[in-house]
Amino acid sequence: MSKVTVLSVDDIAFLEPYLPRSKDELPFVTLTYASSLDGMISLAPGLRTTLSGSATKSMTHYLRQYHDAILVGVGTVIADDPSLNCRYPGADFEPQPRPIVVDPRARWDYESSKLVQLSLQGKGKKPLLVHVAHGVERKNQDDGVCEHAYLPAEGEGPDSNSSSLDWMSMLMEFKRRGMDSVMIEGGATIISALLRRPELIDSVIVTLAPTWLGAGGVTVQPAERHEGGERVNAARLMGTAWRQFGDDAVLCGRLGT
Ligand SMILES: NC(=O)C1=CN([C@@H]2O[C@H](COP(=O)(O)OP(=O)(O)OC[C@H]3O[C@@H](n4cnc5c(N)ncnc54)[C@H](OP(=O)(O)O)[C@@H]3O)[C@@H](O)[C@H]2O)C=CC1
Ligand SMILES: Nc1nc(O)c(N)c(N[C@@H]2O[C@H](COP(=O)(O)O)[C@@H](O)[C@H]2O)n1
Repeated sequence: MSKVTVLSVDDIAFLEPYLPRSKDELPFVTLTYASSLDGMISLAPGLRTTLSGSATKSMTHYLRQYHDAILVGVGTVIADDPSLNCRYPGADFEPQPRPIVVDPRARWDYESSKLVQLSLQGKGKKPLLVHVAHGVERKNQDDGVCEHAYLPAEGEGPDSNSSSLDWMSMLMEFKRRGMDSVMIEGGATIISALLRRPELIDSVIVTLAPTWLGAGGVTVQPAERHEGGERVNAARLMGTAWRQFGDDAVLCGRLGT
């Protein structure tokens, strides 16, 4: 496993324009992930796959220290059993980001997860799990190892059995809980959905690893978009900047609306 090392002064200067700054109503949202040259983020569903090299891994931990929370979907915690803490040299408990897991139907069995173990050992904050308000068995808001937030599903009405949470409600809830910045790391379903919500995303930082994962991999692919009856590009980055970190390329930008 590669070591997390300090970034160079030039790497830090490159990232600076894309770091969180204060916003009034909603948290600052950074979308960041590592992709292969064929647009994939893992070899197969459910398979943890290393794409970032040592320099971009260090970049991820550098970015984590600037965020109040790190968010992933339930597919990612089940596949990866991640740590989601900040291991950048010098990071200790206080600046640690809070892990957030979007698990609408409460299907993650978290008791023996790394996230819970790290929190119990004081090496990470207590995870916050986000569920839909109706149709799941409710736990205490704090069950001792995790906190649980129950939020309305998209378009929720008396007959709704949707398990799709509304992103605006989630972000408002994070802000209400004192989180001013959220780094969204994945997985494919979460990233693809958010690429269609450009108004909610403040920065995008993508690591491009010089490899092709091949058929059967997990792809980032936002839903198709139409304008005036015509098929148009689903999403686009504006104000882009590139830099090489080790063997990887890092692309930063903001989503065009
Ligand atoms: N290379 C990289 O940078 C990264 C790679 N990965 C990889 O990605 C893969 C996982 O991706 P994927 O399977 O798509 O999983 P995700 O982590 O994207 O989780 C998907 C699940 O999250 C829930 N979800 C997503 N959006 C919403 C919403 N708006 N409201 C409510 N629930 C929502 C759904 O749960 P439900 O089905 O219960 O409704 C959905 O099935 C893994 O292989 C992992 O290794 C992950 C992160 C980064
Ligand atoms: N930036 C990046 N590069 C990769 O190659 C990855 N596989 C990921 N995955 C994300 O990072 C989480 C793992 O974090 P820990 O090292 O366990 O703290 C993983 O769950 C994905 O969200 N990211």
